[in-house]
Amino acid sequence: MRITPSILNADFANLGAEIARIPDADAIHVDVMDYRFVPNLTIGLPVVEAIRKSTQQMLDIHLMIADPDRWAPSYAEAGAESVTFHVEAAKAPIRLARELRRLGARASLALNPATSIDSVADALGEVDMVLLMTVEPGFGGQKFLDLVLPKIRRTRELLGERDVWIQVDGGVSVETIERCAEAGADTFVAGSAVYSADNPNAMVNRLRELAVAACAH
Ligand SMILES: O=C(CO)[C@H](O)[C@H](O)COP(=O)(O)O
Repeated sequence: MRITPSILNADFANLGAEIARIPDADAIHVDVMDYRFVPNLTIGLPVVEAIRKSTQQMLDIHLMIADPDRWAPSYAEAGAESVTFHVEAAKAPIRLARELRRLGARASLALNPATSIDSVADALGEVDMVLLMTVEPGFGGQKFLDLVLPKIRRTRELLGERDVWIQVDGGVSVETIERCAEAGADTFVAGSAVYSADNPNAMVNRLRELAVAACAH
């Protein structure tokens, strides 16, 4: 069970210090948005390069951008250990996944809530992680969409014994993480739940404990 906090709700003026507040995170999840694929704009490659220099922690880049075929490889070249792109935006998802792996990164495919996992079954052998959006992409602080739970179960079924992580992203909190873990998710993005906590690192550990306990049932 991995907790990968999103820095979307962190203080962007003090990113290095904000990341240092969550030493027990399994990775730092960075939401890259471009005003085209989603109606929001966050940070891009220069900031990710700066983050790379400021931390040894695993960087888990989530590209919510148009034309990931063109831009995603640069994030792998910048030293990100994991690069996620959206299947709704990619022109050649399998070719892109192979290119990311060739560059030494884990390749990951993201799906919006309405996109079926069966529609990307052919690509599952080419990726290291599937990110299932549990809100519409674009903004932190939204309500978790329970309607995605059956898709988490179906993804686990399709993956079988393959060592591919299932990450859920959006509205993950102490109220919702157990449902996700029971359905088969093993990697959890939490933005507002972590950065609105008095002690973000304690929240990381609490979320992980809840996920582990939910799976032990
Ligand atoms: O990808 C995202 C939005 O598109 C964010 O990672 C996600 O929403 C996390 O924030 P929160 O935990 O506050 O929902």
